[in-house]
Amino acid sequence: MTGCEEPCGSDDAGRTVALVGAPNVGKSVLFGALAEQYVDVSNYPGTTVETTAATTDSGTLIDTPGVYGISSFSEAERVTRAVVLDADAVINVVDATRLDRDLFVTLQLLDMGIPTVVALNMMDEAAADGVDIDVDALATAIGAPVVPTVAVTEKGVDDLSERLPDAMAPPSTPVADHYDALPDRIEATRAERTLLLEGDDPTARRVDALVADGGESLAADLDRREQLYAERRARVRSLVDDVVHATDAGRSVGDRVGDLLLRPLTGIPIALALVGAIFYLVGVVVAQTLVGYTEGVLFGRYYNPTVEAAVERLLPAADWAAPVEFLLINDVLGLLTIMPQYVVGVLVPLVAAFSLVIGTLEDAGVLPRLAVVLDRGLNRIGLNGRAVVPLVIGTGCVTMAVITTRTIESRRERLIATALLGLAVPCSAQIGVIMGLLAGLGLVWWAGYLLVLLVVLGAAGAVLDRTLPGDRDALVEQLPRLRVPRPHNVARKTRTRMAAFLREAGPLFAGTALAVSALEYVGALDVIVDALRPVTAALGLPASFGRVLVLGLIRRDFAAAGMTDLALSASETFVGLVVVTLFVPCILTMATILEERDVRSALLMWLGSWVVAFGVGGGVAALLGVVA
Ligand SMILES: Nc1nc2c(ncn2[C@@H]2O[C@H](COP(=O)(O)OP(=O)(O)OP(=O)(O)O)[C@@H](O)[C@H]2O)c(=O)[nH]1
Ligand SMILES: [Mg+2]
Repeated sequence: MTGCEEPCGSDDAGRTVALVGAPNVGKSVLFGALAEQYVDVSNYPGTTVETTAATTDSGTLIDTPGVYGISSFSEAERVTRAVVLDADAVINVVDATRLDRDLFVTLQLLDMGIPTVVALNMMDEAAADGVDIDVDALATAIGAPVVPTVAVTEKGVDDLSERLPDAMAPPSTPVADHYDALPDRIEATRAERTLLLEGDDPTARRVDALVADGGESLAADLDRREQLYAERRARVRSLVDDVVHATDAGRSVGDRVGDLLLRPLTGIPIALALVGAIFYLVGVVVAQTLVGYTEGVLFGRYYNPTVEAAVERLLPAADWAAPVEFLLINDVLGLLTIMPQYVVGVLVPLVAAFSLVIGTLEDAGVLPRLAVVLDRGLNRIGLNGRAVVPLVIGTGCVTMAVITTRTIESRRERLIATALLGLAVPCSAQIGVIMGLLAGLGLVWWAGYLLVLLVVLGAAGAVLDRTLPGDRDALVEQLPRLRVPRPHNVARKTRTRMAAFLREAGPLFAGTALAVSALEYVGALDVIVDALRPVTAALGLPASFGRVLVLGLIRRDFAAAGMTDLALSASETFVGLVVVTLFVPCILTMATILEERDVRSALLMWLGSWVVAFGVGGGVAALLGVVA
């Protein structure tokens, strides 16, 4: 017998199968292996926040955000819950080294009667930990197939596809004892009954709507939820006792290194050393040597003069030709000259280099640990452990990171994380250019730059923490374990990010180039730059910095790239970079904030960043003696 309405596996084609499980257990790697389609994989919880679907030989396969239970507390959970309720079957991915945590979802799925196959993943790490799992006993005990896998080496993946048609749930589970507590007249599936008992709001509302002709609401009974969860946790404990046998309790090298990173005394020096190494690699090697070559030689000496000569020769001597020529090859932001020079000559090498570095750290699981150490050392800034991940992702792309705040349960912390991202977290493209500019000045300036950002982050976080109503959540960290980065994944990640960067920044920059050139042609840019003169003067910067600010309205990395052309002193460069970093979020980030939060918060964040950018910039300028 199975839990399916019709015999399972009779009609394989057209089935929808969802990969479901806790965060960071390997769902996305399995998705890649089963569907031969790459989705982002990182060694920290919360990488996947939206579903990805792929068509396979046996139907549709869906990758979902990681969850610790099928419920509706956070946005990620709501997304996964909806997919589970619609799926014909589920591949429940569990971390073999964390069965005590992960089998909760397994039992919940089976209680709901969802046809399930369990992928017992990370078997390599379980073996390394000296953990021995009786797979057959586990399958018998839960009443569903269990397939051991190592997703990263694709071990067991074929078995998993083969067992998929056998997905099943036992016809009845202990939760059925509680069904009596529900009113008789409701029309609900076994899955919905289970969720109703657990006080799931959306399910209650759907069923309430069906029985709108009076009667009691089915709204959450919190005591019963607690009782059901406790019973399920007890079942998990006894399962683990029965099927898991530890043969050797030694701690792995990864765990020991991980502990070093978490202790302030060792973690902070390691963090500083890492930041220095990254600075050297990206700022000195790539920004000076490589970009010096691409920008200075390739574009400056060969490409630009050739294109300028060609455009001048090809355009006829007609009236309309002058403005066209100006748009194409002017020195401010010519569409065919300075624009590609910034994007290809400056941004691409830097974004690629920094993506490689960040990708490697992501794959290793280093970043969340560093963030936690910093977070502790720097007073808490009103955020819990989960909010650290979006901030870390922000150093890749702030827009992506705003979407990732969906994994945070509390609205208050989502708001704080979004505000901090918009305010003071520079993205990879920007950090690349900034490191390039600062490398010319020396490591001390780089350290100073990071210090300013950390102070602003800390202060802004503290202010938001005080002013926003509500309590701070406890610092709950689900730290990933340290792993040796996989070059293959890092390369794929970097390639995907570069493609996304070019897709997004290319057209946006082309549009900006046209608009700015047109403004310059009619003399309007000078008017704007003039209007900004009091501001630039207050910062002790030349009026031409006004142009950088105009670019910054579109994207902060454009502004940073625009600074490479200004002849500024060391302190002026520093002030300029601080302003550019704290200035308004990129327009795509703004669009995302509007979509994810609300108009009021978005507007406040946008205006607030003007205030903070010029306030902090002015303060730094005064400290450095830039302003007379
Ligand atoms: N050693 C080992 N590592 C694995 C295995 N499967 C996945 N990983 C690693 O585990 C990490 C998480 O993998 P993902 O596929 O991103 O995990 P996920 O379940 O999609 O995570 P979220 O999207 O955050 O819910 C990555 O660093 C993978 O390389 C495995 O079987 N063995
Ligand atoms: Mg994932």
